[in-house]
Amino acid sequence: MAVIGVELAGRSYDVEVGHGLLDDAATRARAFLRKARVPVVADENAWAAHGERLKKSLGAAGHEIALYKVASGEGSKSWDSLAKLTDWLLVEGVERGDHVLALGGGVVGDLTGFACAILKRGCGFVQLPTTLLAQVDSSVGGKTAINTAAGKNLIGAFHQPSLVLADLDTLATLPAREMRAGYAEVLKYGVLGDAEFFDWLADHGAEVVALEPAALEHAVATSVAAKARIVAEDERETKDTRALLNLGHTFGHALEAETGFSDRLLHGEGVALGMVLAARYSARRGLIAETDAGMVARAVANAGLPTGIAGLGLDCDGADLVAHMLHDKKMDAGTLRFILLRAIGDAFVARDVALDDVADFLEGQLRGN
Ligand SMILES: NC(=O)c1ccc[n+]([C@@H]2O[C@H](COP(=O)([O-])OP(=O)(O)OC[C@H]3O[C@@H](n4cnc5c(N)ncnc54)[C@H](O)[C@@H]3O)[C@@H](O)[C@H]2O)c1
Ligand SMILES: O=C(O)C(=O)C[C@@H](O)[C@H](O)[C@H](O)COP(=O)(O)O
Ligand SMILES: [Zn+2]
Repeated sequence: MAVIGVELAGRSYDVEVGHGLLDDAATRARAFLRKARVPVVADENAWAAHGERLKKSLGAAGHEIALYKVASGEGSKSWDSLAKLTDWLLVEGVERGDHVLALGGGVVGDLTGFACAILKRGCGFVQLPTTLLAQVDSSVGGKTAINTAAGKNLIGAFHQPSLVLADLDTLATLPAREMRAGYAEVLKYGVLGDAEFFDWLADHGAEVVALEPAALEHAVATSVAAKARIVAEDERETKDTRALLNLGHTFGHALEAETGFSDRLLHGEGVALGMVLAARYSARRGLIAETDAGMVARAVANAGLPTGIAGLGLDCDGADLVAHMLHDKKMDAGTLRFILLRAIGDAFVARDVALDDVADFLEGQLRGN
């Protein structure tokens, strides 16, 4: 088991990574369970697969669960879901000093975290991530949000959890496609800042996706440690440091918007494609060699993730994709900050990217060039 601290002065917390953590969630989270009745917001599938273990643990410690189930899928990161969830939390009488438990993937984590950020101007929450993506990324760092018609994560808040329990056993029931999608965010840490981890993944990535315990724990703990370091340095993305975690997301979020936030393209699949595009665009600008961009694409392909947008069957052109990017939170006074590569393991924030050049690049990629 690994315990990784996210060091944020008065808002510091631990991320525990290991097997069987849900079975003693009540003990591990006891500092945050001050009432007999504990509000739990759970993804419907995560609850069906793992709810009983959580219930048993809380029950043994004298707690009963007040359960709110969230429908699976990106559609639940909406104003409507947020309104219904906050209404429920109010009916449940959740107070500012209480903690809500969020059991599920990034969708439930982002939605519940945002609800807790605004409920009575802020109550506590504990993340119980049950997807690879949520364990390595979304449960850590306090970005919470919903989507709107204008785009991805555009309404949200920074609100840190008080504890994260990443129980690796929950991944046993995760569909293979979701496991691969989560792997894209694991790979991201290697590509953006850790060439050694990128190389390790080339040798052990298949074991991670196959849930081999030692490889899985190493990959999750290394990813969380990387994210914790970055978040501790730049919690609110006011410097360039945290923006690096957005590698692949400028392209990825545009593709998610273009596919209507549907299961045609999962977030992690969008990130995988986005990383390949960011690497190819870096090569087009002469920042890295074509062979480096090829290595990123190969790492993505080896994980069974998509590498080309021509195959998505999108009914749009490069300029349409760039139009989605204008809502990106990295827009700053009319220019978009892009995360590009100087090398595998060395990402940086570029401020001199011309959007018409990006549109031209994407046009070529859409046509498979
Ligand atoms: N806040 C952040 O820093 C951050 C970081 C990365 C991604 N995100 C967000 O996270 C979201 C994606 O999260 P995700 O990939 O976890 O998707 P998700 O929450 O939609 O979960 C994926 C699917 O797996 C199912 N599921 C969850 N746990 C399961 C389990 N243990 N067994 C069986 N099925 C299970 C869910 O019902 C769902 O169908 C996106 O909205 C993305 O924007 C946020
Ligand atoms: O934690 C971060 O910072 C990230 O950028 C992590 C990303 O994987 C995540 O998808 C995040 O929600 C994207 O951030 P956004 O600010 O572009 O919404
Ligand atoms: Zn992401």
